[in-house]
Amino acid sequence: MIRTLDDLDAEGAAVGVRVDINSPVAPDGTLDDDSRLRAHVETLDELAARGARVAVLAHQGRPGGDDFTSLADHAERLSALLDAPVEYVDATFSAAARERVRSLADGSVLVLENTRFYSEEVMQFPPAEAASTHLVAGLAPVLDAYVNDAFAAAHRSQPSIVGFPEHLPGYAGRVMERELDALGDIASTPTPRVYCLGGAKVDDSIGVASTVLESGLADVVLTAGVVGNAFLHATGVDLGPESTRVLTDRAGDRLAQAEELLDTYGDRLHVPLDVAVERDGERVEVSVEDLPVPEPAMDVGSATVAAYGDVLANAGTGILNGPAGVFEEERFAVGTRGLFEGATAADYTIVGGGDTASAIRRLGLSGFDHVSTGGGAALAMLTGESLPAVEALR
Ligand SMILES: Nc1ncnc2c1ncn2[C@@H]1O[C@H](COP(=O)(O)OP(=O)(O)OP(=O)(O)O)[C@@H](O)[C@H]1O
Ligand SMILES: O=C(O)[C@H](O)COP(=O)(O)O
Repeated sequence: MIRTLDDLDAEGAAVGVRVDINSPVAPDGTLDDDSRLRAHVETLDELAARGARVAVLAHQGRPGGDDFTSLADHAERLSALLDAPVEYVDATFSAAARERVRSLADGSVLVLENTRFYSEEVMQFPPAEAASTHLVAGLAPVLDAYVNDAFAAAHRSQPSIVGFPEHLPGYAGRVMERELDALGDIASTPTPRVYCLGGAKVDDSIGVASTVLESGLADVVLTAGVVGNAFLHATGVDLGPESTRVLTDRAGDRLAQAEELLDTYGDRLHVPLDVAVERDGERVEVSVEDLPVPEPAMDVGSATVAAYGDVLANAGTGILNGPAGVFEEERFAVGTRGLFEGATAADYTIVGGGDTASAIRRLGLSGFDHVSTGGGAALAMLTGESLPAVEALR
């Protein structure tokens, strides 16, 4: 049984709220998309309106990445989105941060600094150990309650996700509650169930394909994006040097597993029929028989969209994660648009992923039964795994 905001006595309470506002960042360091911030408005405004003193905990990017930035811009955006007053402090659990939490007025919100600026937060721990990390042990004494609304990070057993409920009463926020309701019982959704795995996290997606094919949760797996290129490569097709470099980098040591999956489940595991490349500034579609080409494959082509569309139109449930191409460039958004529009023909459609959500917004796509804020977390649930964040709240 998980407690929700309905069970929380918010008036005057200092509430640590873990959100997932990890977002695409523009080259100048500002936020490129605020979909994930919008998703948490309901929880944060509700708590503030009920008189809580809200301390927001969140991460952005991973150490070493271009998107590993401060949360100053996130706080500014939140200030525009929320009814409640929003402050920001460039500290997470130091004396300065604790003092700001203590002096927060009822009904106001304080955004603490990127949790991943602290090394323990990029490690994973069992809850009891997470509870004694510097971040959690430092901050917990100034909090009365902990709310986890960070569904998109719920598959990480990191201190700010699993440590606080060891010290404080823990509650699910509104995003977490909705996601668990929508994704909690995948095995009872209508069949045939078709998973379409795109995007760039090839190693994760090979693992997902393996689990859902083996367990029978998936009747069919369609592959697109870099994931599709990797499976195409695993069938023995040479895509050319640029695509091969990208897919090999992204697959880690899992390419051999992709080959095994094709051997075992070939008829249920579909690879692209064509790809799109940039040639003389134009989108050019190349069918698989005409590969290799020197240019990188940036999208799936229209034959793939049509073939996958037929499969999705006959699906009971369509589950889509990750864009089919580099949707950030209009000419390579064609596959993502076609595939996601086609998926709405399934009886029930679930889409998930950080970049997927921004693709949906940017391309103005709609008609899905559930748009999950989570990528890896949604996939973990959709493969029947339990989530550390949820176990910690239990
Ligand atoms: N063929 C391709 N070549 C290079 N990049 C691609 C290709 N297809 C998709 N991408 C990139 O993949 C990225 C998104 O992949 P990703 O796996 O992160 O999806 P996601 O929806 O964010 O899922 P998650 O939330 O799990 O991260 C986009 O930035 C897109 O440009
Ligand atoms: O974007 C995501 O999937 C979540 O914010 C988790 O981020 P991570 O994959 O860097 O842990």
